[in-house]
Amino acid sequence: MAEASRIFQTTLFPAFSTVHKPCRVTQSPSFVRKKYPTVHCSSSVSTSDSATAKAASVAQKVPWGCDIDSLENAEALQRWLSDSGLPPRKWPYKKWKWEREEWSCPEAGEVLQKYSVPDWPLLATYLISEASLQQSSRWSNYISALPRQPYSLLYWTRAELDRYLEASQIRERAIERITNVIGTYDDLRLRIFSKYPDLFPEEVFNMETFKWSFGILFSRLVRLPSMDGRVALVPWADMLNHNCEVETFLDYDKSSKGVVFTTDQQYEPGEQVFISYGKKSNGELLLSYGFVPREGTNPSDSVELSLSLKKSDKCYKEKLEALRKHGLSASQCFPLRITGWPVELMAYSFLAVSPPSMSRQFEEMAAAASNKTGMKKDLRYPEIEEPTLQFILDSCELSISKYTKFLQASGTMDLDVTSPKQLNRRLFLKQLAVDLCNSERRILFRAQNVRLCHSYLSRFFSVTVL
Ligand SMILES: C[S@@+](CC[C@H](N)C(=O)[O-])C[C@H]1O[C@@H](n2cnc3c(N)ncnc32)[C@H](O)[C@@H]1O
Repeated sequence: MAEASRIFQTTLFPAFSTVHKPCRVTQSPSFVRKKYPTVHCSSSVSTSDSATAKAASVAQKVPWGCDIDSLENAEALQRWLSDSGLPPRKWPYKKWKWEREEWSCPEAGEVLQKYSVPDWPLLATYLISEASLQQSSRWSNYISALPRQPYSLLYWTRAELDRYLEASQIRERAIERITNVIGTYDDLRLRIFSKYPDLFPEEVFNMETFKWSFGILFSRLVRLPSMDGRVALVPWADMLNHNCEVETFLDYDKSSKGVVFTTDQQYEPGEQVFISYGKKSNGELLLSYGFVPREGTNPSDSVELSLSLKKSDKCYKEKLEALRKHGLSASQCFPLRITGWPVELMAYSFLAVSPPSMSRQFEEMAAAASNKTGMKKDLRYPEIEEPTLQFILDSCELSISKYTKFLQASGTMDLDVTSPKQLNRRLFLKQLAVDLCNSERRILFRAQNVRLCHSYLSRFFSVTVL
């Protein structure tokens, strides 16, 4: 599935901020073993209590989609897929025609094209437009089988994010994402919808329907590398679940003109076939897809570690100036992975602990911490390596204490509600949060353990600094 962070690169709207700037490790190319079957998938639709109750009632306002366990809609989808050309289970599937989006209301499509609306908001608007046509849309069966309330942090209220994700940096990412979605909708409304109310009436194109369509896109959109990274909703293929251990990705196959994937392992008939949604951490999977893999099963797992300059530092002002020059601030997050930490984290930590006598190096440390150029310069300052490691471990300790506080409190949380529906939702969200916090705390513990075997340390750095 598409990497959600890319939304910010394809969107022209100023509402999308770049506040969160993690040092991303790029996804390795998909590994495909040709001896296993290539599967042709489908055509494409193109390139506090009151808060909880409100969230539940809001979902009812989206008049399409279905409950996740709707057998009726699933059967209708199955019939529609077969009628549209998806062959019965057979390996390999024959090719299926690629189709670009055609608006049932062409005037609406032309207006969005005139305003050069980027892929994500364009698809979100297209999905709402087709959904509102119900049976008369050619995608009606597909849209009816989409979840009415996609699982993603977009559907958590602010109170729920604060309550359950207090310890995790994913809370900030979720708030940022929700703000961006609201900003995108407001921008479309002001610039376009308000000028064409007949084409984009507010009863249909509103914040709730946009939240739904963005929730669908975040959890189902596919990025197609061989179509210059264009994104698409691919019926049928978007029913595949994620497995952290498989390396099977969807892509467009130019020769057969269809979306295909090649499995990297043999499956028995009746066995569930998985794909990979990308090398994402547990937090990122929760953010976009609303689930957390079992602890210890995700080799791409990471936790955002927050590092800060000490206000009592004699060189606080100079260090902050150097950081600001490179687009960083006095407090910054870096990904700590199971396999190690990035050079940017190390560079920031060197800067944070370096004494006044090293002021001439502040600039190069800040530059390496920002790593705007993409150069992975492995800085070495043996004289401050020890306090630097201590600084990282103290930061881990601080973060661990927040997770531990939440995990201890979670045992007695949520017993104060009387409605079974409310209780179910709370228990479900709490379990997701507990799973996430356990997996993130585990990575922090692991980083701390490295301190215990110092002799192993230098080898660790040279091998695992990313
Ligand atoms: C692209 S859809 C996959 C199809 C989904 N099973 C369906 O039929 O709607 C993504 C959603 O599937 C669920 N999902 C995918 N992989 C999962 C996994 N390994 N564990 C739990 N839920 C998963 C999540 O709810 C996610 O938002």
